[in-house]
Amino acid sequence: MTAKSAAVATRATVHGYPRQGRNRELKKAIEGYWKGAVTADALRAAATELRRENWRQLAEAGVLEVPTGDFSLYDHVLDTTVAVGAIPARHRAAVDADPLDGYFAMARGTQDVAPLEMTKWFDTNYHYLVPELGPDTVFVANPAKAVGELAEALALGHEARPVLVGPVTYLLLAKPAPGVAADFEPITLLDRLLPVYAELLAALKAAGAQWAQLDEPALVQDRTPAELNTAARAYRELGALTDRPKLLVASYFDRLGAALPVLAKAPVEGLALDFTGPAAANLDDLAAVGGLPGKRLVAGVVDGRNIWINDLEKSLATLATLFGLADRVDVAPSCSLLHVPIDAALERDVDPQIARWLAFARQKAAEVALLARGLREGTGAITADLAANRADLASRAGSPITRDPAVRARTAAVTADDARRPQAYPQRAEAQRARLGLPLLPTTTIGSFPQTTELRVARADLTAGRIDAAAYRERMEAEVREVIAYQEKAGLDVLVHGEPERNDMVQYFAEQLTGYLATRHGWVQSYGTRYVRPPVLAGDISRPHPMTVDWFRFAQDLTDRPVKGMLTGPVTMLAWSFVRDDQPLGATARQVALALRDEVTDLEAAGAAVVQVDEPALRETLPLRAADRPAYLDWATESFRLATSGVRADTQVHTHMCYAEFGAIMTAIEELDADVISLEATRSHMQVAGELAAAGYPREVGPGVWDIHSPRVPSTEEALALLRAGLAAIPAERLWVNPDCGLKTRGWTETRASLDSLVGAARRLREELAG
Ligand SMILES: Nc1nc2c(c(=O)[nH]1)N[C@@H](CNc1ccc(C(=O)N[C@@H](CCC(=O)N[C@@H](CCC(=O)N[C@@H](CCC(=O)O)C(=O)O)C(=O)O)C(=O)O)cc1)CN2
Ligand code: MET
Ligand SMILES: [Zn+2]
Repeated sequence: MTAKSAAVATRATVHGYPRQGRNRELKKAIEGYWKGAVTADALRAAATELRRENWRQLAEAGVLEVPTGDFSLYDHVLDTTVAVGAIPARHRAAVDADPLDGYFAMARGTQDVAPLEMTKWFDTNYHYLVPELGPDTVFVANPAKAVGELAEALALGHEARPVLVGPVTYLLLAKPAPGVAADFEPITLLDRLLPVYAELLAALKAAGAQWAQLDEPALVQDRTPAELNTAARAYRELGALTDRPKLLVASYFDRLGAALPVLAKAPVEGLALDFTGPAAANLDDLAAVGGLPGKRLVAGVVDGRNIWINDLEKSLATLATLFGLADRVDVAPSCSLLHVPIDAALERDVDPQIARWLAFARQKAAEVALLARGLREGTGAITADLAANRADLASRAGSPITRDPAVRARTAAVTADDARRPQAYPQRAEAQRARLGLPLLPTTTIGSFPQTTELRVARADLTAGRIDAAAYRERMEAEVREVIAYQEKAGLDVLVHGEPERNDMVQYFAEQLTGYLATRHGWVQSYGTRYVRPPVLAGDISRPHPMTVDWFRFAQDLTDRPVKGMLTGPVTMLAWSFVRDDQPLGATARQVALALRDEVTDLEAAGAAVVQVDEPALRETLPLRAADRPAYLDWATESFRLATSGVRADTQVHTHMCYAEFGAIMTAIEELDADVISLEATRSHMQVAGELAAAGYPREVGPGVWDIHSPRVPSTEEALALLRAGLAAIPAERLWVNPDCGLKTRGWTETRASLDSLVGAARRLREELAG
């Protein structure tokens, strides 16, 4: 097959590339700058070098048009806030005094000024900083970063396409600034924002941009007719500008649905669409609107969020269909490669059988380049690559790793009863009250205590063979001893062991389960300079041995107070891993749930009266389109219950979630059938307690009273005020006192002071209630 009449030959491109560098050089430079060990110039030089290296890698892979502006020192949404001059009033002075320090002040806050709020970027594990806008917001174009990075790439001889968050998505992601009426809709600022985008586009054109990409992923969510009209107006106006590059409007993470005809009709020169997973529906939708005559289509046929090699022949077939539907078709990953690690070739310890199934950013760049070549030169030019790809795919499909008969038999035998606790909640609550004998307003924490450098270094020493397993265990046990002693002294009621032995709440379990693959270098940005190494759900999952029981037993032996068994739930295990794409998510979740179920019952047998199963990702994995949600919530809640329902009535099951927008999942929370739930609630001033009460939630709730994302120490009075707000919604008999989330990112000093406030507040309130 050859590229028919396309005026410009098909080429490969990407929407964005990982920022951190092969050895997380960016993290080290930025954190070094924060500590005063790296100068601003050295930080800038490190960033310039990383961009140069990224473009070099892309060019080497055969990607002929590279993105610019996707790089960021913290977050690309924050970069957009800077580019449109929407600096919150409280950060103005810091930004004026020093743009770099002001930038980090917006991202992280300072002693005196709160940062921007951080939240999930669509249904990914990446977090962005939420723009704060109000009726008084004045936008001012600040093209320096976008223009500077474009100029760098052009000077290096690359053909480059600057990428910006589009104006509609920018406004839809924003929220009312503090002090602005909660019903203020940032989207009403569009008319004020468009002239600023016009200036940015003109500056990019002047700097040599042929094309500019505006990312509009918010248009893959359910949008009201009014929002769609706004999008139509935005692109009508930007399209009508004369002094601008050609515009490529990019969507990803799902199908465009009703937004597709809107963008197809818009006077822009190109669209980028996702054709992977459920977004493959874009294919039929595109045909239904008559394609994109006269436009460029950037076809996202390689999954940009997962790490499996592409089915090249299938992609070529999709691309062949698309060829009839646009003037020019280019090949790309479905979304920015920000969400996958840099280079699978760095993983030297991976079973070679599995290694051939993996494609990280660098490999995906090569895949899109290869597909583009196949289209340009005909598939005959890539015959050998296609044959190798076919063999790799066949080895995965036929591997015993992906089909374990024992796991299959067990999941097939699961009945609805297995996923239900035998006793109704009221009976359980009574049995648990009798067994635990807790005071009113019991105090607890969410699980982790500070992950100190010493703990991480000990783990790095173990990995590098500088210390042995026994020495490592001793160090961790010393930490557990300290954490238990501290909690007794601080007066907490339900204790935790502190999770010092866990590198990460998902990876730790993945490393111990069969069928799960952990990476050594597979870092992916979670927020700012914080990274995770999402493990790979490669095959059928089973638990060869207990994973946490020894640590639990060690901790429980040190105290008479109850220690919580602490596990990560099946939904979060999936959400923060790379998932199988060869079976439904629900099937994978069920396998993980059964492995966890064994762990829960083993913890119970070891004496745990309380087992907490964290599900912080339950909300974030919610499909972007409402129509897809019931099916998701069905398997998600069932897998949680399957993991937790094998225990006695008097064993208390806790769960924990820490992302504030619970509204859409209130019913699902009830369907988890957990006895106690702890939630993030400080920033929203206990709003979630009211929402749960309004939904008739009948169980015990611990709405957080300490915002652990900030180094600020809450006073006893602040915690008390929050608890009173909580009591307005939840009766004292069902209210717990706890922080918003685990303490792993906090230091010991703030932890001690904050827990003192928390315990102090609970005691004061108990006295008052006792009258
Ligand atoms: N998977 C996951 N997703 C999540 C969360 C989460 O906890 N896990 N929480 C939310 C996001 N919050 C996050 C909070 C903290 C960190 C975080 O602290 N990440 C650490 C790495 C954590 C880790 O994997 N630590 C390992 C490896 C540590 C390490 O970097 N070791 C050094 C050597 C030791 C040293 O010098 O510190 C090395 O390997 O080079 C360990 O403890 O063993 C970081 O970026 O710095 C990430 C996400 C949502 N998504
Ligand atoms: N148990 C975990 C912790 O305390 C829960 C974290 S939720 C992101 O760190
Ligand atoms: Zn949490």
